[in-house]
Amino acid sequence: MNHAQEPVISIEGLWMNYSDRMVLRGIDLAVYPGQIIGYIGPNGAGKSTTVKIMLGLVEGYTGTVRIFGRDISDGDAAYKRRIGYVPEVAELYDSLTAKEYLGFIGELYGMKRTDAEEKAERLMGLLNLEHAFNMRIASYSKGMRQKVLLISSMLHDPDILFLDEPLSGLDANSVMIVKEIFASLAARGKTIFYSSHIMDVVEKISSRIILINGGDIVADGSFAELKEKSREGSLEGIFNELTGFDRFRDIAGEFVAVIGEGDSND
Ligand SMILES: Nc1ncnc2c1ncn2[C@@H]1O[C@H](COP(=O)(O)OP(=O)(O)OP(=O)(O)O)[C@@H](O)[C@H]1O
Repeated sequence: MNHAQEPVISIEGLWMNYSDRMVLRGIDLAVYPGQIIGYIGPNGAGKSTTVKIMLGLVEGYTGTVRIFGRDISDGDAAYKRRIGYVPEVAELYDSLTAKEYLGFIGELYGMKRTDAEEKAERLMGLLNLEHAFNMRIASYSKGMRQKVLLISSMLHDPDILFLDEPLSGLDANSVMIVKEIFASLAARGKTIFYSSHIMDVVEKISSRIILINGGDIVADGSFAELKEKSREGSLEGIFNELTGFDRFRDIAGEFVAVIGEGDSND
């Protein structure tokens, strides 16, 4: 890790609660240019909440969040033009074509509409979607929508990309292209903050893995470093170990037993 540079993301003492439920309990984190952070944790651990706080979409937290060195609570939203976001579930404007949608998104990020459209068309072509550029998004398949989302997050050449299950719905060929795009962007100094439950992908693409559980960071390091401290050989195993989970067989057995309960009445 090159800590000679300033962090692009710096979080100090981040606490967040939703009514009486404490979701984040003092997260401290510094992320540096060129890192691909695999941000993982069990369902409900607070991953999306952390990301939404950094995006300025969730307020009411305590602690300090600095992006590009500036406290995001200072009221200056200029940093948002330098970040891109792929949410896990996104509302795309179905009635628009990709050309219209991506032109509009480009404008939101401060691009000239015609420049955004022209760039979007080339990027669509590279992801095998040239035929769909002028089609309404309503007619797109799941994977096609995901590709449009990915393009919309990167169109303005952001310095930080926040990605929530970005490979969702993509075929194996597209997955290879997109993973390679992330690696190339990181090599160019872009920072990628990647949340996913697909452990083998996180294991392979992340330069640094951060595991949160119960609102705290419980592991932080490269896959090799995490592996050294663990008895497990895979990230899936390390995840299970660090989240104290070893009951999958019992639970699956009980689940199947409950499903089969009605059978005796036949
Ligand atoms: N708007 C909200 N109002 C109340 N509680 C919320 C809200 N958003 C999230 N939570 C709660 O905060 C906790 C963390 O949610 P969050 O979405 O950050 O988890 P996550 O780690 O992203 O989970 P997943 O892996 O399932 O996507 C959960 O208990 C959730 O119920």
